Amino acid sequence: MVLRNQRLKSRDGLLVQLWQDDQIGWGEVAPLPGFSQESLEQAQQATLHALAQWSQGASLSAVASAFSALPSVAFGLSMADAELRRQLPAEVSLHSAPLCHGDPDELYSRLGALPGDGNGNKVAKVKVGLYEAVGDGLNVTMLLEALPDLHLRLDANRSWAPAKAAAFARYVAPELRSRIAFIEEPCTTREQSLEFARDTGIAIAWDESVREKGFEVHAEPGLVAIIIKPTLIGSLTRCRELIAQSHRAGLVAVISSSIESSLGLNQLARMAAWLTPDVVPGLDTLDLMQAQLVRRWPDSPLPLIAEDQLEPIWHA
Ligand SMILES: O=C(O)CCC(=O)c1ccccc1C(=O)O
Ligand SMILES: [Mg+2]
Repeated sequence: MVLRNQRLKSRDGLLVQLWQDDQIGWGEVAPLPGFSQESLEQAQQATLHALAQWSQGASLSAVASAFSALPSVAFGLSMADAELRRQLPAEVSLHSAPLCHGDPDELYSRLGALPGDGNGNKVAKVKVGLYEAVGDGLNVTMLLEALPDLHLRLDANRSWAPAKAAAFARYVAPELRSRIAFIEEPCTTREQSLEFARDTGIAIAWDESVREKGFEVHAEPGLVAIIIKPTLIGSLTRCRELIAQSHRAGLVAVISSSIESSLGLNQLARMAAWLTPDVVPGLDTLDLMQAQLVRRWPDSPLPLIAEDQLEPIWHA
């Protein structure tokens, strides 16, 4: 796939498995190229170092929290720790907002079959900003008109200049706009995105902004949600802090994928059911993969790479 103008042919990462007493805890450490600052080599070095400390008695959640400069490491270790301590709830319904791209016909049948949330609403996510803004506007209008219980999350990844964002909005009738749950980062700058929200009445969410230096969660007119990608954010403690800050500011926190394996996605779904129970997470990225890893995602037809097929790197 192409991610931020970079070709990504395989998704590489580490799985950590901890044993303590009769408990097992897994974690996934998988920096995402183009998004994570740390390389897989750095992540591996730090992970091995942390595991050595843990096997000598250090608290893993403390070790994990210390890796704030290596969020993928902090996240993976703290998930393994959370499983060991049975903090993460066991299997839950893995409902997530489907990521829609491509063929409108397939999209309609997929969305038609979608389960509703507690309020009977369907939630799906559509990437915009890749082609013409007007085409995006027409496509969104078509979907919202065809499916009256559909609410859309859109994601522009900061790709629109203000004029493009305005062109998009011109093709979405005002009465449809309230069924755009939010659009993630419509414009190049935060100021432009806030202006877009003010001018169009279309709600926005921060995603990239959350990972920028000096970002602080606070309510702003038009802002409704904060996207949290734990592999890019860090430890469970840091994620919980961000979620709590979002809730205090009256914002929705949406836990979302950084293209983890089925194992990582499974944990994110359980984390979402625990920490953001009323919000559908954004985890529909497994079909980018050719296989599942160790743990299955329900209903996925992909073959499973089992534990004994992993390539061992280090064993305590
Ligand atoms: O948020 C989702 O629903 C899916 C995840 C997703 O879109 C994504 C995944 C990896 C990197 C960037 C993004 C993004 O939000 O643009
Ligand atoms: Mg996004």
